[in-house]
Order: sequence, then structure tokens, then C-alpha cells
Amino acid sequence: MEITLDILQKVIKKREPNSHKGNFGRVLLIGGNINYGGAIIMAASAAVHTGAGLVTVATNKENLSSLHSVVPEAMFINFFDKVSLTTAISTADVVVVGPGLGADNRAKEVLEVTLSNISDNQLCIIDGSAITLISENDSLKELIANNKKIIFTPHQMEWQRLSGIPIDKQIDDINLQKQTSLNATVILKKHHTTIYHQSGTIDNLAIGGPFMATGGMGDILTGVLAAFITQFKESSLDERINAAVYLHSYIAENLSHKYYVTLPTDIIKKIQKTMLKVISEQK
Ligand SMILES: NC(=O)C1=CN([C@@H]2O[C@H](COP(=O)(O)OP(=O)(O)OC[C@H]3O[C@@H](n4cnc5c(N)ncnc54)[C@H](O)[C@@H]3O)[C@@H](O)[C@H]2O)[C@@H](O)CC1
Ligand SMILES: Nc1ncnc2c1ncn2[C@@H]1O[C@H](COP(=O)(O)OP(=O)(O)O)[C@@H](O)[C@H]1O
Ligand SMILES: [Mg+2]
Repeated sequence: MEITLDILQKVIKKREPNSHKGNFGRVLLIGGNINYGGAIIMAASAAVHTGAGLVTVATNKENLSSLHSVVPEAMFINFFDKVSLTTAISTADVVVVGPGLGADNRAKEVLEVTLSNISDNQLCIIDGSAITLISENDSLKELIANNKKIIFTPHQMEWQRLSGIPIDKQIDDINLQKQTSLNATVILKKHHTTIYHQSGTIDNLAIGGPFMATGGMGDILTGVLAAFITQFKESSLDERINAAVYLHSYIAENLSHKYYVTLPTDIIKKIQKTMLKVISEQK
């Protein structure tokens, strides 16, 4: 079904007066090598601005100063420190892995530690380089074979790598077969994104446009997704995913009336206001 604006009204909820950061979820984001530090920093910033209660970033230590100058709300761990990484995974509600991780051997080791320590019931969003690494390594695929709470967020090229389906053959019937065999949710990002939910439902996004074709646009979606998933538990997982995907493109579309391209960092700045507007219109 097509996702419509009313999904935001349905999912986003006013906060209870006596609630605290522990009620809004612990998000761990793993990624950002020396070349792609911006990816994980933007993802973390998006999670913080969407309302995640506690956000930790596991990244290359070279990114520490930049991380804290952009988003001091986020905590830091060195992703090569296996003990810290394992501990952080065990206490996270949602783990995001992949934005800017890179695909070299050290990145693969970080992903191995991550996937080995995610419990079967822990929700994990797998994006960017992590999708590419999993596509290339059967041993990594096996590590998540029993996990029923995986969300892949590939763009079409990443989906081609993961599924083996060439971009021009990526139609619903064929995609669905592969998604079912992966036993995961697949958010296939493209012009008018399609979401193949693990529940078997297929949803489509009819908003967003080429003004979003800027590096980092998918990275921030992971943060928005993680924050929706940890916060709005009165709604089903499918609804929370749809709302996050919709909000991301909805803000971009609004910005596109004033700007030629919509930058990921500009979208981040509009998240809080847009969410407040949604709840202020609720009866
Ligand atoms: N500021 C940063 O640090 C950034 C880091 N990034 C990270 O860089 C790593 C590599 O990701 P990339 O996606 O750049 O590289 P990839 O090599 O995985 O894929 C990009 C290529 O795929 C092709 N493609 C075909 N259909 C596409 C579609 N619908 N959407 C997007 N691309 C499509 C395009 O030719 C494009 O150049 C990821 O870990 C990512 O998170 C990128 O997000 C860019 C920004
Ligand atoms: N032409 C387009 N129409 C609609 N959405 C787009 C378009 N181009 C890019 N996007 C959106 O921007 C995001 C790009 O994600 P991705 O390719 O992973 O970016 P990055 O890895 O650089 O962060 C996706 O949500 C995608 O749907
Ligand atoms: Mg990406």
C-alpha cells in the first residue's frame, strides 16, 4: 500500500510528563572509517534529533573530535576495542551497522564482532558498507541466519549485490522471493522506495525526489529509523518503519520548494519542528 501523511499522526506520540531518557531507547551506531566519518556522525545526529534517549557511536577514534563537535549528545567508543563494542551491543535496544564502515578487512572484523554479538531478538539495521560486506562473505550471512529482527536498507546497487538481482530486474515478485529467503525486512531505497516488511506486507513511498540524491541521505535515514523503532512502541514495527521512511522524504520534499538540493544536515535540522507540528495537530 502507498504510505500517506496520516502515518505520522498515527505513530508519533506526545511524551508522558514523567518519562525519562530510558523510555526512548538506547541506539548504538557502528560505522565511520577514516574516509567516511561523516556518514556515522550524520546518522547519529539524525537519531538524536528524532528523539532517541541515549545514542552511542562506535567508530574510528579519528572521528571522536568531529563527532563531539557536531553532536555532543552522543557517546563514543572505539570500534576496534572488542570489549567495549561487545558491551555496548549487549545494552543496545537497536543497533545500526554500516554507514561509512568501509569494506576492508578491519571493517569486516568490526562487522563480524557486531553480528556475532547481536542476540537473535535484538533489532539490527544493516546499511551501506555492511550490506556490501555481507554480500561478499557467506560467513557473515550465516551469523545472522537465525536473527528474525534484521532490517536491510540497501539502495538498488547494494540490493543487486545482496540479492543477485540486477537493477533492471528488481520488480516486486522477484524482490519478494529474495526478501522472504533472507527472513528480514528490506527497505529498497530508490526513487519511490519500496518496503518489503518481514510480516509479508509491501508498502510504497510516493514522495521524495532527485533533490535527495546527495551523499549521506541514506545514512541519516538509519538514524531516523532507529529512533522511531525505539520510541513509538505503541505502533507496530511495520508502522514505525513506514513513519520513519515517510518523515525523511516528507521533510526533504518540503525543503525542495525552497532549495535546489536538500542536504542531509538540513533535513536533520527540521526533524524536531516537524515532529512537534505533527503532535500539535493531534486532538
Ligand atoms: N559523508 C560520508 O562519509 C559518506 C559516506 N558514505 C558511505 O560510503 C559507503 C559506500 O556507499 P555508496 O553508496 O557511496 O557506494 P556504493 O558503491 O555502494 O554505491 C554507489 C553507486 O551505486 C550506484 N547506484 C545505482 N542505483 C542507485 C541508487 N538507487 N541509489 C544509490 N546508488 C545507486 C551509483 O552508481 C552509485 O555511484 C557506505 O558505507 C556509505 O554509508 C556515503 O553515504 C556518502 C557520504
Ligand atoms: N531521485 C530520487 N528520488 C527519491 N528519493 C531519492 C532519489 N535519490 C535518492 N533518494 C533517496 O535518498 C536516499 C539515498 O540513500 P543512499 O544511496 O544510501 O545514500 P548515502 O549512502 O549516500 O547516504 C534514499 O532514501 C533514497 O530513496
Ligand atoms: Mg547508503
